[in-house]
Amino acid sequence: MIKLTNITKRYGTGDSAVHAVKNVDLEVAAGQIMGVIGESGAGKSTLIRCVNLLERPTEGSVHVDGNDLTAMNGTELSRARRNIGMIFQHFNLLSSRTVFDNIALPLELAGNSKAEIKQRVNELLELVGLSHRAHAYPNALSGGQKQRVAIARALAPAPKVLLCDEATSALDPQTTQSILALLKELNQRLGLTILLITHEMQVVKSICDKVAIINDGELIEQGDVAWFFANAQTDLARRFIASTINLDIPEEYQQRLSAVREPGALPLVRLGFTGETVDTPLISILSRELSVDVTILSADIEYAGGVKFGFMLAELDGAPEQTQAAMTYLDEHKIQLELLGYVRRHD
Ligand SMILES: Nc1ncnc2c1ncn2[C@@H]1O[C@H](COP(=O)(O)OP(=O)(O)OP(=O)(O)O)[C@@H](O)[C@H]1O
Repeated sequence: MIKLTNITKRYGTGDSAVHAVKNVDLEVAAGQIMGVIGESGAGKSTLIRCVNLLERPTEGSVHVDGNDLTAMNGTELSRARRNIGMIFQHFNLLSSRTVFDNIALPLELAGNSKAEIKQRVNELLELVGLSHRAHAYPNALSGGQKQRVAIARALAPAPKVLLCDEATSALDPQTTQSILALLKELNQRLGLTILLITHEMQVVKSICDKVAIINDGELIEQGDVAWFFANAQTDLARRFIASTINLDIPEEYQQRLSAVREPGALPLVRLGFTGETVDTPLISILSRELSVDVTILSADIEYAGGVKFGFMLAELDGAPEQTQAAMTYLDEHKIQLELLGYVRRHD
């Protein structure tokens, strides 16, 4: 449904040019939800704005629903854009128009009759659960309600594709979940193809089928969400995954943590299990075969895209050569291991 081929976007020229997106290839199949995740400044907004040519790529082509947008003239492009809805972090509603009139706007511009507009807007209001606020003005709405209006407005021309530019970043966690649930429902009920950008892995985990990671303008990893959680290759991807799990070092350990191993201090490690490693009877192997006792400080097992993955914060108790052998064992058995430091014994 969406096919980006070798997209590059440079702002400016010469020495001051900013290379915001570099040689990106990306495909989103019809009916899929794809999330592009990256840190601030990675090029997410630029990339998503290239899909409907709000930003014209410096190089490369953009196909949506089989049409090459980059080869179109102005009139053709305006028509093609009706097939691509977009919502934004700050909703972009017209404050002087009611909810009803905001949603009606694209239909008015397309020349629909009053009767058609009334029927369609009422359908959309019902779809997003806002029939009771039809005559309210945007400033009387909550953030979540504003985003529902923006979604209804984006869907008014019945697009096949919805682009979401950080659509939940201005919302609290609970409202975020309700908007994500609405997007998933629209995807399933209408067969809507969704491309979203976000800096939050939780968004990807909640609703996406596919994920791509963007870093410094380049897509460095992409795949099924289930595959990704089990097989992420890059440190950045692993950091994003870890960010969905709350494994903080307890204050009491924090105070006794040191970067160097003093006599008697024990390694504190964060372990990540994905795919086949999640079911390994690891603790008994370490204690039985390597004589290392594992004290678990906290652990979390989760599911994403039907795949189990988990993290554990643990202290490894044993002589230095034994704990070193245990860490080598973990590393060799594809368990992600991060040494956080050495915990001094209580004085
Ligand atoms: N209109 C512009 N002119 C010049 N440089 C720009 C322009 N828009 C974006 N950039 C630069 O391009 C790079 C990518 O920006 P972009 O906004 O796409 O990243 P982002 O991942 O969406 O970041 P954020 O999450 O902070 O919005 C940044 O270095 C940014 O400063």
